[in-house]
Amino acid sequence: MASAARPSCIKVGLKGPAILNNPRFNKGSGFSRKERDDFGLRGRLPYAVDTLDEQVARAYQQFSDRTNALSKNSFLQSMKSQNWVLYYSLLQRNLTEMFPIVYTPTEADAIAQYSHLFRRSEGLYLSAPHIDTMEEDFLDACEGRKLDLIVVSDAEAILGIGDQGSGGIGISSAKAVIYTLTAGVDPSQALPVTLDVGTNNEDLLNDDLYVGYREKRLRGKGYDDFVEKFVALVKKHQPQCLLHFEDFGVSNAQRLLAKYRDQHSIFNDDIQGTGAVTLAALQAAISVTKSKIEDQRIVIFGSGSAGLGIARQLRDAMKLSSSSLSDDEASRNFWLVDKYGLIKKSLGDKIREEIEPAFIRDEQDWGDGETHLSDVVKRVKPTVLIGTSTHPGAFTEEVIKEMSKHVERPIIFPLSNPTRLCEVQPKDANEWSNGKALMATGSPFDPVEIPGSKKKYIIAECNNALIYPGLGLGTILSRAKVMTDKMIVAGAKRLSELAPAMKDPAEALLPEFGGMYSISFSNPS
Ligand SMILES: NC(=O)c1ccc[n+]([C@@H]2O[C@H](COP(=O)([O-])OP(=O)(O)OC[C@H]3O[C@@H](n4cnc5c(N)ncnc54)[C@H](O)[C@@H]3O)[C@@H](O)[C@H]2O)c1
Ligand SMILES: O=C(O)C[C@H](O)C(=O)O
Ligand SMILES: [Mn+2]
Repeated sequence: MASAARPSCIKVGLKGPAILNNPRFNKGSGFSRKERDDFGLRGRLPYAVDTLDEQVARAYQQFSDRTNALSKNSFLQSMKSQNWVLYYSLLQRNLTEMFPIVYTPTEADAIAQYSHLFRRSEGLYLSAPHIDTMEEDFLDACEGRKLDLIVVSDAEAILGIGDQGSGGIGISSAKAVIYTLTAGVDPSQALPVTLDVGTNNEDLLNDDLYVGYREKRLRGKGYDDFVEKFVALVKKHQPQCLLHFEDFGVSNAQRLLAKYRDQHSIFNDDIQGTGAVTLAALQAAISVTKSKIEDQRIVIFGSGSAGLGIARQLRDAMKLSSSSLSDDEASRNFWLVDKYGLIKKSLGDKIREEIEPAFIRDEQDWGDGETHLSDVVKRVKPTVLIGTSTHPGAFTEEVIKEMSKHVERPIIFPLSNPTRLCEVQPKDANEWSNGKALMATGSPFDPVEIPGSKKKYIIAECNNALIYPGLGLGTILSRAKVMTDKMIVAGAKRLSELAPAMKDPAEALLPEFGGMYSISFSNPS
């Protein structure tokens, strides 16, 4: 965020290499003659003074010379550690092309390879053996700044690729970059953090090059004490800072959100952000089908952080839409499916404790054995099918065709990331539904051809990145003490109003990322 109070390198008193080695102040070949004289840079730079446009053109050429997404990601990563003005300008001017490089899906590969690609640290690594010096380490990283944003991950459930240990700093950094890029959050007031409490990923534990804390994950009281100490430090030293939780394991994610959300401005992206963006996409879809949210029959495949966050958010929206509905009544519009099939009482202790009883179906209706997705779809005849399972291809031809038999416009959201984990390729769902499916995905996909029409259908990217920057920005600007459900619903409502499908049913269910900046800053109509 533009802030008049931000210290410049003059106030900080930097000169020469200290400026060139500081990504916040370094302008590379963009320093003017006067700046070069004043800051002892004359002999440290080649002669020509470039405009930002020229610098961006050169950087774009270097970017384009890399032939695969991961090496483009590494290139941008190193530019971020050298020159923020150039890095953000390059990204901003090429948002549609570069978003998937610095974010989903490529960032997932960069995180999985973190220990092998590692060159330079960034953000704050709070490692379990250093619990006693956590305050000192935290204050060192804050460098006396009043922060607007902290993004923290313990890396237990990175996108759909699971436990990534200390590589989790990559998701905290990527999410923070998106806040800057699409909502103007000042990167010097944002801090990515990883809580390195060990890893249960055997590949990492056995990798000689692993850069993290090589022990099994802390659990129970040890884990809770570690997180408690961290949150207490944020509350004490950064009382006005938004604390964004990302990619924690499902049980910790839910528990920590419930524990801390009334104590500080806390946001869990996988639960609340995903719930909100999915609500926005669904509002757009039901404006196309001209139906009401409380009349939907919704099957959610994969009942972890995202699946449960979506279920709650959509249920709340049903209650807002139809005030006579009770929690229980609204919950009956959902069928949650997970590894053991439909979540029903007879599954007993296979049902995770985070799943509210109201969402658990009665086995009297469904029998004792496991009930698979295809059986659920056959019987429920859902209007909406959402995938948050990390199970690629789970929405088979049989499932999509069965769904399409019973509803005119099946609403199908395969949301698992990265791309290779998506529950169904949009091209296939389009074909199997004879061009009737209203679709949105978690990762970016190409548009599909509608059979018998020359028009292409744009697949909306239903990714929480479409909403958390704007929500966060509002929270930061208003210095909100907590992030309430009402704030999240207002964000989802505004986002759905901006959906192209609201104006033309043949258009996408959500706005494109290329226009994100204006989305984050848009006011309610
Ligand atoms: N589009 C978005 O904005 C968005 C947001 C959050 C998460 N996601 C994606 O959703 C997926 C899940 O994320 P999460 O944070 O909820 O993870 P999670 O680990 O909390 O939940 C995953 C759930 O899927 C279940 N599951 C695993 N394999 C399954 C299978 N074969 N069949 C049925 N269920 C299965 C697990 O038991 C678990 O309940 C990831 O791929 C993630 O990238 C997308
Ligand atoms: O990171 C993303 O692309 C979205 C989401 O938070 C996820 O975990 O998949
Ligand atoms: Mn996530």
